Amino acid sequence: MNDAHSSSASRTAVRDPRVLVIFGATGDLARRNLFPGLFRLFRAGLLPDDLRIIGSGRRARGDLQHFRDHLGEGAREFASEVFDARRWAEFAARIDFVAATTEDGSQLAEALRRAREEAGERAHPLLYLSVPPSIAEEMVRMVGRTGMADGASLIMEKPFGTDLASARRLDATIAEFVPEERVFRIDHFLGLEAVRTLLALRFGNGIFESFWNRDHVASVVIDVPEALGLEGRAAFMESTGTFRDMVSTHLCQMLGVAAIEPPARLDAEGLRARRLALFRSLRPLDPAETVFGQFDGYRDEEGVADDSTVETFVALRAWVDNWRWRGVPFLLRTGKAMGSSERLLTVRFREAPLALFAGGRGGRGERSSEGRGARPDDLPDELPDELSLELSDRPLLRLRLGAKRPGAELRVARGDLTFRPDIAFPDDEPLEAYEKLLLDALSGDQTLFTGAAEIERLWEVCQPVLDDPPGPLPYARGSWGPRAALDLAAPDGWAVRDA
Ligand SMILES: NC(=O)C1=CN([C@@H]2O[C@H](COP(=O)(O)OP(=O)(O)OC[C@H]3O[C@@H](n4cnc5c(N)ncnc54)[C@H](OP(=O)(O)O)[C@@H]3O)[C@@H](O)[C@H]2O)C=CC1
Ligand SMILES: O=C1O[C@H](COP(=O)(O)O)[C@@H](O)[C@H](O)[C@H]1O
Repeated sequence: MNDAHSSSASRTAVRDPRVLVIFGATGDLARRNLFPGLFRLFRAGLLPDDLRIIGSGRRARGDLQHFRDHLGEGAREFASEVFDARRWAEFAARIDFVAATTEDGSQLAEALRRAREEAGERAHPLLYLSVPPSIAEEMVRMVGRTGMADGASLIMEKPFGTDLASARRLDATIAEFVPEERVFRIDHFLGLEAVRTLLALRFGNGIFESFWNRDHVASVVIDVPEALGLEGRAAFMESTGTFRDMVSTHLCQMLGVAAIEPPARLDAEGLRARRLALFRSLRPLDPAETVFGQFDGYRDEEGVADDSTVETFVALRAWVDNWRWRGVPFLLRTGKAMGSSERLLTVRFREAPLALFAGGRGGRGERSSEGRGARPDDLPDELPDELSLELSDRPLLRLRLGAKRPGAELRVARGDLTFRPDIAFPDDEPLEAYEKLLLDALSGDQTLFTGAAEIERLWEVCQPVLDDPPGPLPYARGSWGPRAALDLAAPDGWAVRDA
């Protein structure tokens, strides 16, 4: 059977055979994203034919078949569009499991040595550290100590460190064993199709620059509520918290993509330089403009301390002090166990200087009942015009504007101009974020990976909140977070609204 995924002409097959070692292969990310992503690449014919994959965790939870079946269930659920039991079995035959801890990696090192020997001279290993940030440095030391890092490339999951000092230490430790050009610091939001959609929109068109600034933009909202709860990740949440997990990483990176200056080139160097410059202008976050929340019942979850003060929700207002953005609030929100799972980046525009049409501020009139796209039905009329982008692999781009309603009267209502790349270009196959980033790492392409300096700067920006974290306010499961967080986004509110 020919795999539909392989039809895209934009893909380049990876030819260099490698051995891939995934540390944290018994964890949530591996089951939910990494192995499903690798399986998609396999189905698309984009994995080197002789790629061997060694998964590792502290201990095996059964025999090898059990491990493969566990991953297979994940692929069935999270790569359902390409899942096929026969092809999974073919793919799974490449997967092994060898336990390793930060203290003892000898068996894994031996397994990797054998795999490299079997694969021959071109067996350049790729090591993927998908482990909690609290143990990342120890893990890198173990990997270096045992010789596994020799000649290897290294993918480091986010968050990279837990603060500025630990990120610097981690950078220094990695530098002892792996040259910088072989280090891939991953933030999978940067691998989303939507991010490249936004780059294309901003820098592939001549018109956007003229209004992409403080003169025309009233606010930027990055809204990432998640309906899911802990999903068995209590230990991770307790040691990391949502601020480090989501805000210092994904949400700040999305702010970066929305706000950077045009890069000289769309490569790793060009993008990293622009993000670093932007993050240098990002004002250190103010605890007084930050709300932490904890969902009701969090402390009753297995593995959570009875008196835990860990935040499962964060909302904040950030400011970029440069010529383009001075005075424009950037509103960031995310949390677990919220009303729905959505990811929206919304740029809200200033109103027209003169209200020529009846019924609204600056020219907005009555709402149309058509064309509201994915938004709930109860949008107040006074909401501003906006451009919003779903941060997904099949993004919807929507420009909401005032428009004349048909008929004799000159009535203005809100209407949406929408664009969906996967519908506009039905023959092209979008890539899921991890699929894209794994492919890039296997190919040695760093364009969509973050740089050390920008991560360090982001930790500096986050430090005031880490030093003086607001006490978490309770919120009901399935809600939109604590009341104080709703107030933070007044007057226009968050992008994902209480339906
Ligand atoms: N889950 C998600 O949706 C996403 C997670 N990430 C990132 O991926 C990384 C992993 O997250 P996730 O999979 O959710 O975490 P989990 O807690 O589900 O899994 C952690 C993994 O790390 C292993 N591990 C923990 N401590 C040690 C240790 N001392 N020595 C060896 N292995 C250890 C665990 O092994 P064992 O099972 O034996 O305990 C397990 O395989 C994190 O950095 C996270 O930020 C990024 C994007 C999304
Ligand atoms: O990095 C993380 O991301 C996920 C959200 O991303 P998704 O692509 O899996 O929806 C988040 O749930 C998790 O807590 C965090 O570690």
